[in-house]
Amino acid sequence: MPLSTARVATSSPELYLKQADAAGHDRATIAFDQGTCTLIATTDELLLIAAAADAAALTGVQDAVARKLATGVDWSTPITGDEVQIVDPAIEDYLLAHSTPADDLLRELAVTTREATGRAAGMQVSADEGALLSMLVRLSGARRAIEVGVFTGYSSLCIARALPADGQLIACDVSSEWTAIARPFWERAGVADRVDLRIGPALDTLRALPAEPAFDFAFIDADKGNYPAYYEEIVPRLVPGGLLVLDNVFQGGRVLDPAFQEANHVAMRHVNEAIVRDDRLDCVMLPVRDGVTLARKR
Ligand SMILES: C[S@@+](CC[C@H](N)C(=O)[O-])C[C@H]1O[C@@H](n2cnc3c(N)ncnc32)[C@H](O)[C@@H]1O
Repeated sequence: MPLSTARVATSSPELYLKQADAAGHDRATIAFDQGTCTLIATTDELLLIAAAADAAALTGVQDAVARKLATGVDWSTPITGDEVQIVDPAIEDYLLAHSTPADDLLRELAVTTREATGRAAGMQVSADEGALLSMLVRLSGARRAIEVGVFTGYSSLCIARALPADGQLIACDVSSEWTAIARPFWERAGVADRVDLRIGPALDTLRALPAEPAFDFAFIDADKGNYPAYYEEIVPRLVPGGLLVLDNVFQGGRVLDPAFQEANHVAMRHVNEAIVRDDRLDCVMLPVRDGVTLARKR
């Protein structure tokens, strides 16, 4: 149960940040032996988020925070990272109802994917995320795009359709079987000639590309353990102003919880930290589905 939150009502939250040696900041993370606590000052309260690898360590952090701030703290019942609710279902429903819906072709691809791949269909980007990808490609005026993780081609279709007629999408995946489902949908959408499908480990495909800025848009949605390597290969190949989009950056909330230490979680934390510190990029992380990061090359 390694996450817990608390709200301390106060008209002077900045005094607590001062006590935590973070004077002048409205947010700070304190590292203790057993874990961390983030302090966030708002106008009328101090929000605390404690995290530790297990329940005993979390109690240690909570006690240390109360001592450091010299105040009683009423902590929430601890939860694990995968119990964090990213977006309230009512909000999710409302935003779907107020976004342009997927068209017939995308809906048919979603149905075909479910029938053909069963549980694996959960890997497909959602209709709202697909719409976001199309919107971003159109807004950025991208002409050359690259995608890592095609599956049955839903996100590829959303990206390719938003490119101009002479645009190109290099689409990377290891699976001939899954991507074979995509091809007829790209054809029916009239974008098959824009999609250059490269079957093989995406890292090999990326490394074989010229190491110079050529892409206006990149989308990463494949094996999570390789995200740091994909990011390292793609950023130098983005033109200035080019946009990198990464999916699943929350890992279902597990990135927040130090108890989760599988390779995917470690890799995702690593890439999330690397991007926010990368002075080649400006980035914003969005609570869309399982978390989407937008990183624009300076
Ligand atoms: C989450 S799915 C992609 C979903 C897709 N973006 C969509 O909208 O339907 C991940 C894909 O990554 C592919 N993949 C996994 N490891 C890979 C690798 N090393 N290189 C290339 N593709 C890989 C899988 O075959 C799978 O199709």
